[in-house]
Amino acid sequence: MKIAIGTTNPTKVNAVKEAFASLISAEFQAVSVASGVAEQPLSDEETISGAINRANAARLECDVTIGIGLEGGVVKTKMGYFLCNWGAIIDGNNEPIVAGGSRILLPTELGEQVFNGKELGDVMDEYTNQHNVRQNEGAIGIFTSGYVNRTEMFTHLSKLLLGQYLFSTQSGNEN
Ligand SMILES: O=P(O)(O)OP(=O)(O)OP(=O)(O)OC[C@H]1O[C@@H](n2cnc3c(O)ncnc32)[C@H](O)[C@@H]1O
Ligand SMILES: [Mg+2]
Repeated sequence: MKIAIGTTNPTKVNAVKEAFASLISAEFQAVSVASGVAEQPLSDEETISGAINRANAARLECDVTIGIGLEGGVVKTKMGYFLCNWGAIIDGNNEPIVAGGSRILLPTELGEQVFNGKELGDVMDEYTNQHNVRQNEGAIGIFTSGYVNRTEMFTHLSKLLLGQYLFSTQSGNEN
């Protein structure tokens, strides 16, 4: 099976590879594609669209059977600002399969900066005095004391996608 991944961010690419490794053997191509939404999505709907667009674009660009897109966003709720993560898997024949990843509350001042126009990746670099948090442990890694890093979070999300995809392609379960 050939899989196209719509990003070159190593946390996402490694996550997809790891999720597939435990289930089936596959070849991977990672390509940088447009998400078709803002660099910093600010709602679940926008983040889901980004994931679906990435999956579609990667599949078409690599001319393979399956495309996967993963997208991070921030949502504002009555409880405060939550990190959100969404993923999509697309095979061109069926409706995209979409699944959500972990959500954790961000410190209010960081969420406010994001809703005032900054990207969370940049906000996290300033907050931690580190470089490229987004391609390393991620905000989720920082705020869980490294207990759950961004790769691990996306691996779980990728397993949700792959598992549902395999279920849907078993005879009788097609959508
Ligand atoms: O190269 P791509 O695939 O675009 O990877 P990215 O790190 O930019 O990730 P997203 O576009 O999916 O995320 C949208 C924005 O939210 C930021 N972001 C999302 N989750 C994050 C996390 O856990 N840690 C740091 N930044 C995060 C990210 O850096 C972007 O600014
Ligand atoms: Mg991005």
